[in-house]
Amino acid sequence: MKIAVVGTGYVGLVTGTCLAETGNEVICVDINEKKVEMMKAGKLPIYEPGLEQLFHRNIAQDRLKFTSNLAEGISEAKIIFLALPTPPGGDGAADLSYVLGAAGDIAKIITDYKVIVTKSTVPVGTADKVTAAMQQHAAPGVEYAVVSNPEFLREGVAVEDFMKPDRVVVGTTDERARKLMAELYGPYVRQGNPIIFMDERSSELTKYAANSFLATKISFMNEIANLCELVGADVDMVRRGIGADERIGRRFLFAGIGYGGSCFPKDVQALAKSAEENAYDFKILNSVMEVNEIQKNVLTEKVKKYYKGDLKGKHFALWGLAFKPETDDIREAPALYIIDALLEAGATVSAFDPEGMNNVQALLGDKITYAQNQYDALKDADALLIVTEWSLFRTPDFGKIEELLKAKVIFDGRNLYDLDKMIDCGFYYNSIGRKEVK
Ligand SMILES: NC(=O)c1ccc[n+]([C@@H]2O[C@H](COP(=O)([O-])OP(=O)(O)OC[C@H]3O[C@@H](n4cnc5c(N)ncnc54)[C@H](O)[C@@H]3O)[C@@H](O)[C@H]2O)c1
Ligand SMILES: O=c1ccn([C@@H]2O[C@H](COP(=O)(O)OP(=O)(O)O[C@H]3O[C@H](CO)[C@@H](O)[C@H](O)[C@H]3O)[C@@H](O)[C@H]2O)c(=O)[nH]1
Repeated sequence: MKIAVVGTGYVGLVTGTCLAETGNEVICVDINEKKVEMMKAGKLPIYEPGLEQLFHRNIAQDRLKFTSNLAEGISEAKIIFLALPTPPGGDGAADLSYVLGAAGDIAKIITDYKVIVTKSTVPVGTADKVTAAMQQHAAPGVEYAVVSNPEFLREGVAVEDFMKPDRVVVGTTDERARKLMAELYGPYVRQGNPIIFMDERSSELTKYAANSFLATKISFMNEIANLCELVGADVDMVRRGIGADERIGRRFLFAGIGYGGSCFPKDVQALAKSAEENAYDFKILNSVMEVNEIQKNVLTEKVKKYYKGDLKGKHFALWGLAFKPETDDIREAPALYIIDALLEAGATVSAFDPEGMNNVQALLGDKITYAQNQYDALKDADALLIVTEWSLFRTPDFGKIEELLKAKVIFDGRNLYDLDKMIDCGFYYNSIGRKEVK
């Protein structure tokens, strides 16, 4: 099938590449000409495990192309995906200007039946708005269907999530569109996981409900962690204890330094805003956000307490900048909040991240120093702060850490190390929801 993907960011690039992988002819459209030139030259603009091989293979097979010209990109496509940004507007509601603007532009160009699929995360009622934007600009008699098809991929395992999805959600009441979407996703759901068809509004809400439910799990566990510290319990034991109950499940119960990334913070906020606009007081969501705001400061609060409120002249090593491992994405990364707080308190920071350094350097410049590797970051530091749980940081050489740090002090926002091991090594070790090792 001929497919166009408008917006070649994280989601667009993974969607386009993975759709080409099963034999579709895909053209990815992006207004960022520099990015398009880069992709045409065979360079991936993001780091995502497993994507590079598929990207090169499909370009070589002539199934994956790039353009900055919308008309050229969509003219032959049967299905047009919108994978455009929906950032929070000033009031927290999703900004639909990219999606509605592109829909209007597409309507001006199309001459035959097209299926316009919203892959971006958008509030309930957006399908109606996209339809209205298209009606305004489409030539009389031109037919199209507007479909909601939210994306559930996780950064770091995005290819796997797309190729073998737990489910594909499609919101449409147009029979022709339903058949085309079933045909398109057939190869991806044959492992037994379903395509769930529903109306557009339910589909739009499903995406926000999924992300908000997962964020709720995280905030709940972060509160349990805070309570653990007060009562002398261990959050990792509690996690294992409750996770063994299949009704609760083992996954997504890790306490830490708050959820970040490009999705949870903005999507929880947008759902709360949707509720507010409908005069519904979504109490749980407001608490989820409040807890997360507090949790972002937990690690720096621990640091401040240890140094009795005085961080002036202190130097800290940070392991991890990306919002989670296996990505170079630093959008809403906890590291950025921690760096801000440390610098504001008069400290200096040296950081290392396997993939996120360039993005942070572009944002912060020389406000911090960038180490060559994780050990290089430790030189002359008063303490080590662990911010992202990259595998590389899980089994370090503690002898080397001791040698390079000025003092044997570690603050761990990701609970990477065994408490007994830290006692044996003689470190001061402060983690999340566990006993302080002194
Ligand atoms: N990143 C994720 O893990 C993820 C997962 C699921 C859903 N989503 C949702 O998918 C949407 C896109 O997210 P993303 O992370 O891929 O965004 P992104 O910011 O990485 O990419 C958006 C791309 O759209 C391009 N663009 C902007 N305006 C354009 C236009 N008029 N025409 C063509 N291209 C244009 C930008 O240049 C950019 O390359 C958002 O709604 C997001 O919430 C993201
Ligand atoms: O037990 C956990 C799991 C995650 N996190 C944090 O939660 C955030 C989000 O993590 P994750 O969900 O793995 O990353 P994303 O790539 O942002 O993916 C989420 O957001 C995407 C965009 O909407 C969805 O498509 C995915 O299904 C959804 O998992 C990160 O800051 C994690 O550190 C925790 O603190 N504890």
